[in-house]
Amino acid sequence: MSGHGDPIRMSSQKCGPLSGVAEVPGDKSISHRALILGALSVGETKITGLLEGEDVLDTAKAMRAFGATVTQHGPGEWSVQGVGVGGFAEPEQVIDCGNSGTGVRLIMGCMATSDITATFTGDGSLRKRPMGRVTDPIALFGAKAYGRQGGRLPMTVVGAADPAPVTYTTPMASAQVKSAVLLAGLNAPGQTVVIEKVATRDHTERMLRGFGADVTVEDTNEGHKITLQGRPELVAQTVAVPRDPSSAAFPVCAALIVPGSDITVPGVSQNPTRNGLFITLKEMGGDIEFLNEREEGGEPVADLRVRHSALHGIEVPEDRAASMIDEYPVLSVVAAFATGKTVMKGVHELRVKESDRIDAMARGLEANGITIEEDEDTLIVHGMGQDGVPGGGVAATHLDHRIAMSFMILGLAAQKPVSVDDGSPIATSFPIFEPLLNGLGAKITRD
Ligand SMILES: O=C(O)C1=C[C@@H](OP(=O)(O)O)[C@@H](O)[C@H](O)C1
Ligand SMILES: C=C(OP(=O)(O)O)C(=O)O
Repeated sequence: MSGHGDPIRMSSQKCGPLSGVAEVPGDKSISHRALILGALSVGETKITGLLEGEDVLDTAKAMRAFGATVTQHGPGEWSVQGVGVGGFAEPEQVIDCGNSGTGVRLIMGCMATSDITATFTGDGSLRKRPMGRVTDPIALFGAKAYGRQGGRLPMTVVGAADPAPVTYTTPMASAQVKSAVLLAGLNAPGQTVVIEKVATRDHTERMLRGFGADVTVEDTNEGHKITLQGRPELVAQTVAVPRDPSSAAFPVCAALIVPGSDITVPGVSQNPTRNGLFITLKEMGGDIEFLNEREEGGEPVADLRVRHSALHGIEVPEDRAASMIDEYPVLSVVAAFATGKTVMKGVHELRVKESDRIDAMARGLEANGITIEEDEDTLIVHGMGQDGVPGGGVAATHLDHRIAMSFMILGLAAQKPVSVDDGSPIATSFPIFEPLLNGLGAKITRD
């Protein structure tokens, strides 16, 4: 979808203690990959717990456009009849990835080594985001890309008819770039190697192995090195998508800042490439217990019991950034209720997400009476303590779901209500955000 319809103004206000069980939807990263790897496999992949957010639904549509049969059977229950590695058909229409960087970048990767041409676009946010980070490495396979100035969408990718395998060191910490290269490598003969200086979320590697590819991972002097043997036959799988830790972040943070709260968030991934926020919140004094640790859908998971806590600011280590990159907006909200300052360094990647998240959080926090400092790579929030956050402001969300949800959490414990100009993008990743939070006792309304 390249539009979100009319903006939805939303507000939240101080509420009583949150309690109950917060069952957050399926993981967005794994949902995209389940559909894509299902489409690249032979046979029928069955998926349960798929996130039915707009981002993932756009990827489902795209996989149909490339020739896979994608069917919904019930809530979260989907099947994909794949076309096999190298079996993609040329889409007849423009592929619209809506708001989703993950969708467009992974799909560009997996069509780049087929002898087909596809044109991609997205909404007003996605059309501003840089695609050169994917078109540079796919050019090494022999693909060509023609986009707008600055490597922006809309963009046409002409896949390589005779792809060569590639060794590529990612210039930025990005699982999307790593994944695009690995997916392109599937249809190149020989070994494709990706080296990343900092390990990013590893769902592509784990799932490629699960679908039968030969993938090895090693830590070398050059960095974290992933080697894929090209032209495997991927075999359809059954995928149970675990719950999304990036969505769990919202009820967890709400419970920490709303006095008297005590909630449980079951089945949250503890994958070490995704759990940086929970480690950070514990360091700030957050009362989070990890119960019933187990494995679900190939991911380590735990049930989180979270109680309201007195928090103090910390300096978040830079090397943790990749493992919590989508969680900095809501962390900066929690930091406002802590004592002392919270320093978030090494976060320049936030500037090229659905919005410039450093700027969007900084402006919205200031509008709610919170003091911040920022530079290109840093956000510092000066904590005002449990009862000191004024609120009363309106934050601009810039088509960014995480900015919208973060400010709705802020209002639950601020002195005055907090509003956002447009909450409609929340449907991209967490369509049940409002009923889920309100079911715990939150007060989030549409104006
Ligand atoms: O690979 C993925 O599924 C994702 C990777 C991250 O993006 P980058 O690769 O740009 O860091 C993250 O922000 C995004 O929400 C999902
Ligand atoms: C950055 C995000 O997603 P994407 O890059 O897929 O748009 C996100 O969900 O926070």
